[in-house]
Amino acid sequence: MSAPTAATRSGHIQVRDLNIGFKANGATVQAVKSASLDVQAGEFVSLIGPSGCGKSTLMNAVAGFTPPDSGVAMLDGKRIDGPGSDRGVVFQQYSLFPWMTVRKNVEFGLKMAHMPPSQRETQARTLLGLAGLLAFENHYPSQLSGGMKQRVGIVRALATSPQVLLMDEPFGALDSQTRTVMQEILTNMWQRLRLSVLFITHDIEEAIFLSDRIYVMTARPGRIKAEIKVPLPRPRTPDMIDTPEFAGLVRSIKKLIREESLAAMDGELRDGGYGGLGMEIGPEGVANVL
Ligand SMILES: Nc1ncnc2c1ncn2[C@@H]1O[C@H](COP(=O)(O)OP(=O)(O)OP(=O)(O)O)[C@@H](O)[C@H]1O
Repeated sequence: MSAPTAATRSGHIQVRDLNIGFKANGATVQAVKSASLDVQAGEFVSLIGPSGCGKSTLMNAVAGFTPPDSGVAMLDGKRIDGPGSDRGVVFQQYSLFPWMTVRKNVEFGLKMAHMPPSQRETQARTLLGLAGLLAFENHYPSQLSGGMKQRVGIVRALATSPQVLLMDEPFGALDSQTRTVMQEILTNMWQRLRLSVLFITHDIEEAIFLSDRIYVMTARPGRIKAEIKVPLPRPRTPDMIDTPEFAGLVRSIKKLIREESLAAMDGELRDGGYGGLGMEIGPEGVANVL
């Protein structure tokens, strides 16, 4: 896979005034409300916010899995109305085919796209090499660690040369050391390939380490609360985490998310009849009683 040149580069995601609700038990849960965002071609953007605020729902609209009730998700000016090979998706669950070797897993999408066997082998081996997995090309998923499985998942999503990579908490199931290494591998791969990435995480440091920009969402119904630029230079290195700039970014994002997490818990407690227990929740919300 060759890195796209400036002339060929595309992958501009635009989300405009997106609204998505779900019907459940006779009521509608508004998951995303009037959300708008951009990921420029070749940009790495993270989406962060309290649990249940609608991050996955928004990403699923960009992936083409969930149609919006109103508003639009577009790729390079074209309305997204279903999944497509221009968008690779990586979830927290590894979702590899257990009966296929690592290389066959990576080649699967290329086979579906009718790429000749020798060409798809070359493509798969190039990307596996980039992810440090070439020595494991003939292993089966059950023979790999969690971090290796997720690297295979990323390589598989990249194999069809998508313009966009959509990643929904891809490192959420990994231990913290493996997670740190995966972040370095991902940032190095992205630096080489320069495709557009929309990345969901709960981990503020992970978002800062990887991203050019971060969108913070409100508690459900999810709207975009803030957009934070990450001015740290590239390539990113682990020692940047100890800088005052990094710490300052962590502080401001933590504050934004705390406000929203408290708002979300406050709403849940009210919905759950907290007041019925005779406890007062003041104007500052649940922060006062926890
Ligand atoms: N298919 C569905 N049917 C009904 N409700 C849904 C469906 N998908 C999501 N929801 C609801 O929509 C809201 C947003 O869910 P979503 O998974 O997008 O949030 P999230 O921010 O990704 O959550 P988390 O951070 O916990 O993964 C939640 O209240 C969730 O229960």
